[in-house]
Parts: sequence; structure tokens; C-alpha cells
Amino acid sequence: DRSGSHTTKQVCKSWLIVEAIEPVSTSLLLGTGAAVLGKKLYHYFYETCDENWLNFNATGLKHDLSTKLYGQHVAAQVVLKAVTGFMNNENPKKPLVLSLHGWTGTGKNFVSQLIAENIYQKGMTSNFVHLFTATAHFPHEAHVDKYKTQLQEWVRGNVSICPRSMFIFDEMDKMHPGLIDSIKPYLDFYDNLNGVSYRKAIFIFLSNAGGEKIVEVALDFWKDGREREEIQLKDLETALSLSVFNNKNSGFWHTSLIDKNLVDYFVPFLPLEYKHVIQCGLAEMVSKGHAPDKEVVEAMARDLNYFPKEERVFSMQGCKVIPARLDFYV
Ligand SMILES: Nc1ncnc2c1ncn2[C@@H]1O[C@H](COP(=O)(O)OP(=O)(O)OP(=O)(O)O)[C@@H](O)[C@H]1O
Repeated sequence: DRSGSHTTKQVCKSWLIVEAIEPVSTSLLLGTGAAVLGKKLYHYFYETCDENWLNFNATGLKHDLSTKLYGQHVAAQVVLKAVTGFMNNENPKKPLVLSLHGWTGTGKNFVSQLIAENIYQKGMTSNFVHLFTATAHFPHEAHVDKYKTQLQEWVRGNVSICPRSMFIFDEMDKMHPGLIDSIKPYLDFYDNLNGVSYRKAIFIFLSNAGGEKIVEVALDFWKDGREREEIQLKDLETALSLSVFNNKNSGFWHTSLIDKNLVDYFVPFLPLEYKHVIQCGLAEMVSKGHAPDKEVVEAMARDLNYFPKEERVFSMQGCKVIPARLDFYV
């Protein structure tokens, strides 16, 4: 198109004139352009502690908890309420502290992952999400003093880089009480500690403590022929507090975390049943790129262990072994 090329030529010509007349402002313009582009690329590739990488998606969390998490109506409700309330509060008075309890393989790590995915664009791989496992990170009792210093430094350093940091402590019941005590100040209502404010951080503690008591409640409901969905938080709270507060061997509870009300929510996880194992199996098949096949998943689910031995109501390992087991059946 002639008029088009004419226009292009004209633009080039005027550009050359501008360049000839005002070389300084043109270079400035180009320089600024490069800086803006550089900044954009930086934010694109390098994870920063701002809305480019960090945005709470309340609808996403609600959707994930109701479609991806099976058999945990109580936990889903408490987690959604706790996280949404905290994230929507511009000026929280203390960090959010959640303590997740329940039988193995019932979704405690999985829920932490769902929370992370709906806050950080990179989910669990975000530089602002930190996962500690007691037996892996703090294995030797003799080194507790060294661990204390390292842990405090790690928490302090990371919160000063990003106030919206998340710390997950797995196997809380195997963690040395002194170590838990060392992070206690960060969970409290302080405005700031040595110039760092911890009020926007999230701490999640995971443990099996209280798991057996929760199972008892779920089993009683089952024996009475009542629906699992009828179980409410208040039915589990007593069971949880009995085992959690009175168990002198479970590490966590020696500390004043509870006395000082530093934990905002205790979240109970119910033991999973055969039908939930099936749901986990089907989801796992899809995530492995297979078409969901109920027969395959049922064959796998039948071969798992259930308890109590007679009634075979709850899966011994929850949904934990499914990814590995399924490979034998596909
Ligand atoms: N309730 C659930 N709904 C959906 N998937 C689940 C559920 N529970 C477990 N899973 C699946 O099983 C895997 C293992 O579960 P997860 O690690 O969350 O268990 P856990 O409760 O943390 O166990 P543990 O106490 O042994 O650490 C999860 O990654 C998830 O894929």
C-alpha cells in the first residue's frame, strides 16, 4: 500500500530529524525505554515480593478446597475462613498461625500446598514459602542450640525480605520443644521485633497429634449410622484439646504456644474412607496423564489396608501411598 509506505518513510524521516536535532533527548528516551523494559523483564523472571508474584485468590482457594480436597468438610471450612479473613485484613495484629492435626495421609501437606498456590504465583516453589520437616532439618537433639539460632535467623531474614512469607513446619510432634519456643516471639502480637514486623506472615504447623482422638469421633459417628458430614468442629475440638493439651510426650504442647493463645486455629483432619481413596486415585490418574479408570482405581483401593480390622472403615495410610501404588495397576 503506497500511502502506508509513504507514512512509514515520513515517520523514519522525522525520527532521523529528531535524532539529528536532539541526540541527547533521544538517547534519554531510548534509555528510559530500555529501563522500563528491563524492569518489566526483571519482574517477569525474578520473583519479587509484590503483586506481580503474590496475590491472594479467595475464589481459587474456595474452589480448590471444595473440588480437590476430599472428605475434609471441617478442615476446608476452617482453613477458608481463617486464610480469607487474614489475607483480607490490611492491618493484622499478629501473624496467622494454623495448627493442622490428623491421621497420616489425610491432606495436611496438601492443604498447605493449596493455600500456597492461591497466594504465591509459584506456589510451593516460591522463594517466600519455607517448609521445614523436623526429622530432616533438625534431626539431632544435641544440636538444638545451633538449630535455634539458624531457625531464628532464617525466619527473621526472610520476613525482612518479604513480610508475606509462609513457614510450614511438618512433623511438629517430633520437633524439640526448645526449638518451637525459639520461634514463639514471631507468632505473638508484637508490633515489631528489632525493626522487623511479622504480622503479615503465615505459620502452619502440621502434626499427627490428636489423630487418634479424631478417628474415635469419626468412628462413633459411623457406628451410630450418622453421616460423616454431620461432624462439626465442636465435636472434634474436645477430642483435639484432650489429646493435644494433655499429651506430655508430644513436644509441641510443652511449650507456651497454647498457653499464650498463639495458635489461631486448630484444624482437624478426618481419617479417609474407601470412597475418598477412590476419589484420590481417579485424580491421581488424571494428573499422571491417564484417562480416569474406575476399575483400575478400585482394584488398587481394595488392596490397601483399612482399620479397625473388622469393620475396615478408614484407610490406614489415607491417600498417601496412592501415587506409588497406582503404577502397579495402570
Ligand atoms: N483429603 C485429601 N483430598 C485429596 N487428596 C489427598 C487428601 N489427602 C491426601 N491426599 C493426597 O495424598 C497426598 C499425601 O497427603 P498429605 O501429604 O497431604 O498427607 P498428610 O496428612 O500431610 O500426611 P502425614 O501426616 O503423613 O504427613 C497428597 O499430596 C494428595 O495428593
